[in-house]
Amino acid sequence: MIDYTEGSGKQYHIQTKPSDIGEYVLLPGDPKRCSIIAQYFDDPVLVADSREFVTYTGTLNGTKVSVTSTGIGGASASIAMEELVACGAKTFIRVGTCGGMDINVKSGDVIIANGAIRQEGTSKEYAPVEYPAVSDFEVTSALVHAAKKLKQSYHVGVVHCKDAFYGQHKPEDLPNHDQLLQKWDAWNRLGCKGSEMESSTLFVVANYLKVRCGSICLVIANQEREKKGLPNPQVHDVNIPIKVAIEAIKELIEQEK
Ligand SMILES: O=P(O)(O)O[C@H]1O[C@H](CO)[C@@H](O)[C@H]1O
Ligand SMILES: O=c1cc[nH]c(=O)[nH]1
Repeated sequence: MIDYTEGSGKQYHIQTKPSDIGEYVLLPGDPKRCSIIAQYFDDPVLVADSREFVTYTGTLNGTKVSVTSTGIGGASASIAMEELVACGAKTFIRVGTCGGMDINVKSGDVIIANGAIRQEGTSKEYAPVEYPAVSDFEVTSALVHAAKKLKQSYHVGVVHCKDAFYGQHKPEDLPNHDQLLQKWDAWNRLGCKGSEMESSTLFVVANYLKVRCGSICLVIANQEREKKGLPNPQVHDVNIPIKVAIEAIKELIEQEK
């Protein structure tokens, strides 16, 4: 492989070196969420800011932890994970936002993904389509314990991941509407909880790289509730999933000390 780092010791895209990164890493999509997450760390330091990848490192319960944004979609998420693992990261939690799909999933709830539908391109370059995108059991269990402890309303189940945000939100308008609508109907019939964009890639890449990955997303709104005329206010407070993810990382740190 060509060394694009040109001997700098820093990863090409995320611009970090191994000493910058903790073994436990939170992965929001939005770079601006990183500073919010870093406020939950002790002694947070901005260690890199490159393209869509912003990284802070601090500590939780005395253990080094980091947060790196993945940007939107599987392509950049896979780069973030590859380069973080090259820096020594071993346990990941995606802290995202999503749209609800199951009618019982309400705005302000969180979805903890135990699996993800691979309706995106990046994971297909890593693994044949028959391979399932599943989260790590220990990380997922820690997220469920944390949600219970914080009395946060949560759902555990499969999330839908896609490349086209507007294929989710206005499929009728897209030239490929037949396929999009037929698949959306199938995912709903199969009990899919919500739709977002990165978990499937992160789960597949994590299994390939032999690291652990879980995922928790805030439900901003639910288009299936909207269609049925059910209450569907918007909730944008990203502190909701962040608090659960931080508690889960602390639980894992204590278990593994
Ligand atoms: O809020 P983040 O973590 O970016 O996650 C969701 O928001 C973006 C789309 O608006 C996609 O990245 C999707 O997965
Ligand atoms: O509806 C939504 C909300 C956030 N992210 C998505 O991908 N879809």
